[in-house]
Amino acid sequence: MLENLKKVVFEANLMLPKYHMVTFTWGNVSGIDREKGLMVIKPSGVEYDTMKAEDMVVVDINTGKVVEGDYNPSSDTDTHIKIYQACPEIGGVVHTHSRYATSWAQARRDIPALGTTHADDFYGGIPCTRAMTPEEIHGSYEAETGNVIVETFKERGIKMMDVPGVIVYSHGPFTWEKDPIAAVKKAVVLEEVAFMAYHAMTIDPSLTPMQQELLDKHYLRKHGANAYYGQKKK
Ligand SMILES: O=C(CO)[C@@H](O)[C@@H](O)COP(=O)(O)O
Repeated sequence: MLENLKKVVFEANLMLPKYHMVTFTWGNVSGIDREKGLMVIKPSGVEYDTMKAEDMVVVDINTGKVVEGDYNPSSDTDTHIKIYQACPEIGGVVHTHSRYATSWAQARRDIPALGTTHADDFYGGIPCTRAMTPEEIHGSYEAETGNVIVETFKERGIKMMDVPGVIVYSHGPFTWEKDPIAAVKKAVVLEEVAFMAYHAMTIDPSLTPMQQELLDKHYLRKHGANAYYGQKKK
């Protein structure tokens, strides 16, 4: 079942070590088939260099139950499900513990939009969630992590496809996009902008977010009806 999506999710997962986004097995990628209501996700704790496409696990996004696969799904499965349920345009979700993004998560700070590298992919600062309550942590922790992510975007009035990533308080980054490969690319960009923001704020701790006009120009030349960056299909 879903053999093609399994291959795509497998390839997307292999991009995490390729782009130095993970140490050991500290990350996972999923993809969704919305017509079937099924998600394909990395198996929990399985090493990238021995993992095969057929090891990917198929999960029903309505029940959270495994419907195919020999392994347990990623421990973050319920967080991925909450993200998919919040935004129908999302086709792939990624979680990593990449160093600079996780450093911002551990500092419990939003990553401010400081330059055009950030603005090309994220239409504003990357929010850090609130701390989870002890009840949320002791309860359905992974699902509550997803709920806290979705709540952060709702409360701040940010569209999830405009800022396709978040920093979870004292935890790490999640990113999403229209498909799993694009979601991994967002994880790589998020790590780069986390690195750059850390260094820019080390040079000048009083830095404020970039000019709105420059943020608009760079984001909107790559996204939306008036985008002109790159090549048009002939
Ligand atoms: O957040 C963590 C660990 O703190 C997990 O996402 C990470 O280890 C990956 O777990 P899985 O191997 O996907 O179950």
